[in-house]
Parts: sequence; structure tokens; C-alpha cells
Amino acid sequence: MAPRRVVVFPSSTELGPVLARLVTSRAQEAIRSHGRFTLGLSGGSLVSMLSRELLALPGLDCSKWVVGFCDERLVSFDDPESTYGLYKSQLFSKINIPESGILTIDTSLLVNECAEDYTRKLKKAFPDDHFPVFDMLLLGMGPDGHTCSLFPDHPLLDEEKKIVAPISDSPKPPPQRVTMTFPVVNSARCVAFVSTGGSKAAVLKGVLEGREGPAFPAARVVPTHGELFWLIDEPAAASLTIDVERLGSGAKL
Ligand SMILES: O=C(O)[C@H](O)[C@@H](O)[C@H](O)[C@H](O)COP(=O)(O)O
Repeated sequence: MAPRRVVVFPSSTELGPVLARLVTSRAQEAIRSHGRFTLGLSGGSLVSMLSRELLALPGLDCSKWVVGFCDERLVSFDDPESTYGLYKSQLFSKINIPESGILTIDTSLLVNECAEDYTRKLKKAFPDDHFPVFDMLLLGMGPDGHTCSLFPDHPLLDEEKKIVAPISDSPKPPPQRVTMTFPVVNSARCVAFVSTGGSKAAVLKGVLEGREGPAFPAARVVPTHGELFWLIDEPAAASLTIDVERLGSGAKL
């Protein structure tokens, strides 16, 4: 297990460019080693940060990228809640990723079937893996410590067999979603959380420094063989007492 790196930036302005370069450096390594780069995306504020920062890089080539979604809300793609819809308008429509390289859910299905269909798509994209091994997953963390659509105290936290699970009682709307499970998340070669803002400070302390009682879902992200980054800003880091790295926009991870 690679050591966890907790990296603090003055603000998201400095964090953004470092995140984009981390993604493209892992993409280059993956393409060199096995011919493609598989990336799992999350929603929230990550969508606009990642899109903006990737598009600012000169010569971005995504022709060998395969992207999936760490979780997705079961709403139509033109709904403002659709994570795919947001990435489509802010990123996919502006880069040279092939249509076949974007693994989406089928929003016409009921939630259980949607999870089964998305499982089939992932199995097809990762035919050699028991659990898909993504080169990189980008995750966010909610104020309750959830990540993907894995919420505190939910039975899905203990899912050990499924690749993708349906959830129809998400405490955060919309209630119907599909989510990657922990076995998939923890199989990734690299996982990077992005978490910014003072509203995350208390939960981030509980996630990174432990707490009494059950661990927050985000704290259960510990890649078995992969790297783990927590990219955060000073307001989010305000309550931490652990050693962290403090870096600026020119850093290379
Ligand atoms: O599916 C969702 O409801 C969101 O995508 C959610 O899981 C988000 O990733 C976190 O709440 C972090 O969001 P922020 O980065 O915007 O704080």
C-alpha cells in the first residue's frame, strides 16, 4: 500500500492546475504501460474545476481515454442533476475523447436494471479484471463523509460482491442512483479526493484522523495497491493536526 498523501493548497485556484497535471501524468503513464487511460469521474464541484483546468492545458490528447462514473444520478442526461450531462457540456464536447470511450448509465432503465446494465458495461471494458482496475478515480466527499453514493450507515458500505450497486434511498437527492462499490474503488491504481472549503473541515478531521465509532465512508477508501491523494485547501484543512504537505500551483505530484 502506497502512503496516503494529504496535500494542502492555499485555495482551489492553486489546487486546480496541480490536479489537472496529476491526471495527465497518470494518463501518460497508463498509456505508455497498457495503451489506454481509464478514469472514473465524480460530480459536485469537481466537474467545473476539472473541466476548466484540463481545458487550460496545452495539447491535451484524450484519444486513448476511457471514462466512467464513480456514481451517477438516475435522471435524464439533460437534467441539471446529471453528472454525465454536466461533463458532456463542460468537458466531453470540447476534447477528443471518442464516444466509445465514455461509459454511461442507461437512464431509461429502472434503478436495479440500470446498475446491472452499467455492471455489464464495466465488465466489457475491463474483461481481464475480477473488479475493474481503473488507472485513476477522482472522488469528492460530502459534508456527511459520503463518497461516490456510499452514505454513512448504509448497507451498501458492506457490499463485497457487486461492481456497481443501485441505491434508491439516497439521503442526498436525487434518491435513485448507481454507485461503484468499495471493492472497485479500492482496486484502483490511483485515487484522488478533491475537497475544498471550510464546510468540510470538521468531517475531514474525522476522516483523516479517525473518530470514535464507525469510520466515515470516505475513510474506507484505502486502495489495496494504489496511490491515495487527498487534495484539499487551507479552509478544509483548518482542523487537521496531522502532518500535511503544503504546496502551490507549480507542484508536481
Ligand atoms: O452525487 C452527489 O450528490 C455529489 O456528486 C456528491 O457526492 C459530491 O461529490 C460531494 O458532495 C462533494 O461535493 P463538492 O465537491 O461539491 O463539495
